[in-house]
Amino acid sequence: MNVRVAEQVDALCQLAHWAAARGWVPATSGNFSVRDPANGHIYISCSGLDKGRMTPADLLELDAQGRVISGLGKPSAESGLHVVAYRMRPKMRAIAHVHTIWNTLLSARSVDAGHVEIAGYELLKALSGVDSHAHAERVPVIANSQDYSMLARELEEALERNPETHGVLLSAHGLYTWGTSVAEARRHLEALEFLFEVECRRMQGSRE
Ligand SMILES: CSCCC(=O)C(=O)COP(=O)(O)O
Ligand SMILES: [Zn+2]
Repeated sequence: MNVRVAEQVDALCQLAHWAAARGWVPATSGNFSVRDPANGHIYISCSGLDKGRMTPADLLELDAQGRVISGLGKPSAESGLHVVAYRMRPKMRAIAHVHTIWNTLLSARSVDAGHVEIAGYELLKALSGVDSHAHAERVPVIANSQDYSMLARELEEALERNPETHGVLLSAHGLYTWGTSVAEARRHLEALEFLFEVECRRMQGSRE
């Protein structure tokens, strides 16, 4: 692993701890990865790990097809989703997946619509390439499944159909987001989760 990738792996561990401190990866949920642009190899959290305690030794190295190259234990059960997301977004170098209360609620109620659309908030400008609160961010929602191959195919289709999206939701499951660095992935994660909470609270308020 070269120095630049090692730095990103350290940053990824800090991101996992930060997410855990917020309660965003409860009960070993969530997974995190970075990619080495030199060879396409992916460094991903092992399965079943308490992400609040993640260290570089808890990551496995995969090739671009998801085959294990090195590392201990089993790679994340959702590795196939990371493989697809990196293939579909070649500039991305980091992926975060979290299970929060707000993304779980919002994705569960939006699965029939197939997407969540969020517009009008200043914080949308935290998403790369967005320069106005008037931007409408369309986040696809995929029906959850235990068939990870099917989920990977659906993720591929969702990313194909929504080339500008900064994240994808799995219904009643969680969010996938990414960035060209761990820092960008973290900013997208924090912004999207803020927007999901605002949107959920707004929907709740409008029913009262
Ligand atoms: C206990 S959460 C169920 C699995 C899941 O959705 C997840 O994000 C964690 O899976 P992993 O194999 O990456 O630990
Ligand atoms: Zn998950």
